[in-house]
Amino acid sequence: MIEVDELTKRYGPTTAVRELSFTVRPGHVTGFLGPNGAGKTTTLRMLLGLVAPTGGSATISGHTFRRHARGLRHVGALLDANDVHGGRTARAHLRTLARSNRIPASRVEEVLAEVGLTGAAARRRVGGYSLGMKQRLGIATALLGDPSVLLFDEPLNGLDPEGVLWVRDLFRRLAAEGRTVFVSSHLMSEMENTADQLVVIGKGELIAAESLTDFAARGTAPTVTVRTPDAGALATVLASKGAVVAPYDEETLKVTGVSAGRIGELAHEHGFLLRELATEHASLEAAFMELTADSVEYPTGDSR
Ligand SMILES: Nc1ncnc2c1ncn2[C@@H]1O[C@H](COP(=O)(O)OP(=O)(O)OP(=O)(O)O)[C@@H](O)[C@H]1O
Repeated sequence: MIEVDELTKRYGPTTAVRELSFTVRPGHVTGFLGPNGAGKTTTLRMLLGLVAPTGGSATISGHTFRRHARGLRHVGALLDANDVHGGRTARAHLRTLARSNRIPASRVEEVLAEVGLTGAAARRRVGGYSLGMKQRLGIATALLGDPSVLLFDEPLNGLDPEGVLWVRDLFRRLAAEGRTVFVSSHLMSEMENTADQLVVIGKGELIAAESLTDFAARGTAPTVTVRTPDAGALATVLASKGAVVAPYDEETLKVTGVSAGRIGELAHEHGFLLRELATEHASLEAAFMELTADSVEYPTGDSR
């Protein structure tokens, strides 16, 4: 369990994180979302004891993280895939870490196999790795101590589509094993099929901490598309029942405020022929854009 309580970090005049509180439970993949500069990396660094909070606390399993306590065996993290000695091979890098954390060398081979860095790839110097390969090595490093809590900062960056699918599958498997998996991203599209819980922040403050499903429901209300030869007459009936009706074309209405089921009943009662009745569910992307619109650091013209 990760617990962040009234966490604040100030850098001079900049407040990177402001009175942030949330919990991340085991057994789930929790996405940590926010626009660029929202304070995700700063929060993760405070959780890992790399940055001291100005106020509040960030604990993992009830304790503040101390790098040398149980270290990699308790918490595995990938913060910056480029933060690795370029002159070493992946295997040498992992073996050094394993030795200093009293992890058997056999575990190095297991994690190399887990992330697909086997054969020639494991023997190559990391300096020649693509970003995607470095991400795989970073994930292997996080997994090395078989930890119960895993933190990943933008782990999907630089991965090809096959790599993205692989990471999603891995994260879900790790969560299914009962681990706490906390994954940051500034893209909702990356989290949509990866996480089942979300913590969303903007300008260092909490916007939402809930399931993906609940988050999606916060977006624009679902719109129902209705197609009928008597669009005008049906619009009148629907409006009298409190629906907001927007004519789309001669036969089509876009309706909010009344469910598709209710529209079907009303059409039946009043003898309308329906050629189409479809609900367009609010997209997660739309909910994310709407809720974070005020906290985007460098908004473009049409995002507000
Ligand atoms: N060491 C630092 N000194 C001064 N300001 C900092 C420092 N680290 C972060 N900041 C500022 O704090 C804010 C939050 O930054 P942070 O990197 O935590 O955001 P983020 O959500 O991880 O963004 P991104 O998605 O761009 O990585 C930003 O305004 C950033 O400029």
